[in-house]
Amino acid sequence: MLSVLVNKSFIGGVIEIWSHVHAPSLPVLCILIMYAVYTICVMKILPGPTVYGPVTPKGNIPVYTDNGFKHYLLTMALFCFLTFLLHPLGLSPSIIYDRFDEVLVSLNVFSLIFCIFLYLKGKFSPSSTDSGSSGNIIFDYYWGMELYPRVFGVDIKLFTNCRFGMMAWALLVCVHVVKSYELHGFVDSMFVSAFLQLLYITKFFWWESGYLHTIDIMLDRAGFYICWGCLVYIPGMYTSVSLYLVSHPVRLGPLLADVILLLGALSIYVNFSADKQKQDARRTNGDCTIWGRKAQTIRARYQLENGEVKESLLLASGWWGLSRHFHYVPEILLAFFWSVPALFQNLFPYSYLIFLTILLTHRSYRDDHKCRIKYGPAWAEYCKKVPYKIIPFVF
Ligand SMILES: NC(=O)C1=CN([C@@H]2O[C@H](COP(=O)(O)OP(=O)(O)OC[C@H]3O[C@@H](n4cnc5c(N)ncnc54)[C@H](OP(=O)(O)O)[C@@H]3O)[C@@H](O)[C@H]2O)C=CC1
Ligand SMILES: CC(C)CCC[C@@H](C)[C@H]1CC[C@H]2C3=CC=C4C[C@@H](O)CC[C@]4(C)[C@H]3CC[C@]12C
Repeated sequence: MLSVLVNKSFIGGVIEIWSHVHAPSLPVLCILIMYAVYTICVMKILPGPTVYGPVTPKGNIPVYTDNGFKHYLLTMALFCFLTFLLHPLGLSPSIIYDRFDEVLVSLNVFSLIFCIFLYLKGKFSPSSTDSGSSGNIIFDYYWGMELYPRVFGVDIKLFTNCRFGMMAWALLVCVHVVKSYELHGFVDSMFVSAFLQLLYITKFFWWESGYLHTIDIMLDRAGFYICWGCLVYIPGMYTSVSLYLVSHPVRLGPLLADVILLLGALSIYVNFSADKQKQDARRTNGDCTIWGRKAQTIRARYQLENGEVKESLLLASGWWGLSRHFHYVPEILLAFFWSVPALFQNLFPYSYLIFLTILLTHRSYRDDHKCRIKYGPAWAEYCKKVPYKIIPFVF
């Protein structure tokens, strides 16, 4: 169904899609419910070391089980196993591609209702003191009431952002690969794009405990923005490139395919290396080497809402000495490298790249604002030392 969008002009495609959308069928509903139940069970059952989230403004320290990477490997292995087992019986995961409109309708309906539940839970039975109302019901629904709500011990944001949203992205890429193979055999453009996306998602789950220290978890509450975003927007928008490539296969040839693969993998490495440098500097309290030299750090004091004073560390060397959000450069380049196998006949496969560029530019302002308020003079010192937001000497 969504192939309409990529075969027509963008607006014409959107209008036609809405006129063809089907109500969710039983098989699609069963697959989605089984996937959600599986995800919750695995989150609860799989063992892993205990990790701690950042201290919240109210002084709470959320506790998590670090089993994300195992969860990811298990899910990918199960996907391969079930595909090989069921394909000869005529059952293919490509049903998800064929009925993707039904998937999106189901996810939309569920997430809109789920956000009402989160609003009511935050109002009447919050999980921690990190909750509260803005006084405006619409804003509370949109932004959320609780920073880290839990239901039966399951952390909602870990579920929506990582285990449902990011995992669904990986699974949908695999579904697109299977569908493309069924239609055209091996096509290198799909291989290159899918390989880079899966490598990136593998990196994400390897580093999942680091993600717990980003503004999605530290600042954004569990409301429509983050929950609808992760339950619907990630499956719908983040997978748009491989979705497009199913109906628009391109033969790149070995040279172009290898160059794109290499540059994409390099971008993933730089992005990972930046996230790791920050983690290492904080873990060792600045006592580590970065690019062969002792890490340069700034000690930053901040106050919790109860008045307690804490200290943190700002890294001012390595990637974090080039600009304050240099890691967004490889993130955007990577999105380009996994989109460019579609070549330049349609804007649709670049929708994620365009969205990401806007999101990250806005995020660099949001994060600066958050850190300026949190750290005051220490942040000003860091900004003086590292004056550029994202692109050194430019922005
Ligand atoms: N594909 C996508 O849609 C997106 C991907 N990403 C990726 O996710 C990853 C995380 O990015 P993001 O969420 O923006 O978070 P960051 O990794 O930039 O983390 C931001 C937090 O890190 C701390 N911090 C900021 N500067 C420093 C410093 N110099 N030294 C030490 N700590 C610092 C602050 O938190 P504290 O309060 O702890 O000091 C700040 O709030 C990146 O790889 C990014 O590219 C991000 C957004 C969207
Ligand atoms: C309401 C919508 C228009 C916007 C929804 C936005 C969210 C879906 C996304 C906002 C921030 C995004 C992410 C942040 C950091 C990430 C780490 C990275 O390594 C993987 C991707 C991601 C989890 C990413 C996922 C989508 C957002 C939550």
